[in-house]
Amino acid sequence: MTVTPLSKEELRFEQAVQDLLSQQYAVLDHFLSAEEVGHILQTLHHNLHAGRFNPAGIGRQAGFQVNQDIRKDHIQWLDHDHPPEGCTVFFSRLQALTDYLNRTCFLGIRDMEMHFAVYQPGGFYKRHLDVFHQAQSRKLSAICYLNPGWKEEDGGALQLYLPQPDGSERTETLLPLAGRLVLFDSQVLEHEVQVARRERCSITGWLKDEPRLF
Ligand SMILES: O=C(O)CCC(=O)C(=O)O
Ligand SMILES: [Fe+2]
Repeated sequence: MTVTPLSKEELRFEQAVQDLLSQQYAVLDHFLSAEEVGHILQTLHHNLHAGRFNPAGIGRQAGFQVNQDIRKDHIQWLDHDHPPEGCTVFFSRLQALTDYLNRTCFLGIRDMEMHFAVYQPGGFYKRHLDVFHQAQSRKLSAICYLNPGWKEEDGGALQLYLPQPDGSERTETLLPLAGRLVLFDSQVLEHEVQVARRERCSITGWLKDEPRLF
C-alpha cells in the first residue's frame, strides 16, 4: 500500500485538528498573506465608506437587539457563494480546511456564515458564548484578522476562557494579527474582545452543521 504524504497545507490543517481536539481552539498564523489581507481590507474599507455596515446586534430574529454596552462593532454579512472582491482566496482556503475537518473529525460542517467586522477605537465585545438558543448549529467560530502591524498596546485582543478539567479556568490572549485565523468550539468557549485602541478589522463567522434554509 502506498501512503501519500500530507501536503504542506494538510500538515497545517492536521495541526489545527490536533489543537482543536486537545484544547478546543486552534491558531493558524499566516492563513492569509500580507498581500491577500491588503486586498480584502480595500474591499472592507470601500464597503464601510459606502455605508454597507450596520451596528452588530446580539440574539437572532425576534430576539435581535443592538446593545452597545455589550458589543460595539459594525458588520457586513458576506455571501460566500459570491465573495466580494479579494475574498475568494479566503473562502476557498476556509472551505479546504472545512473539508479536511469533515474528513478527519466527522464534524458534519455543511454551511458557513461570515461577516466583515470593524471595531472603531473604543470598540469591544464583552464576554459571551456564540451560540444562542436559536443557533445551536454553530459548531466552530472562525475569525481571520486583517490588521497589519498590530501591537499589544493597540488592545483589541481576543481573550478565550478555557474551562479546565479541575473546574478552574485558564485564559488565553490572542492579538488580532494580520492573516491569523483563530478557530474555537462555539458551543463551549466563552470569549471577549478587549477594548481596541485603533480600528480593528476581521472576517468573522461560523462553521455550521445545518444548511441554510434560504
Ligand atoms: O473578533 C474577535 O476576536 C471575536 C469576535 C466575536 O466574538 C464575535 O463576533 O462573536
Ligand atoms: Fe463571539
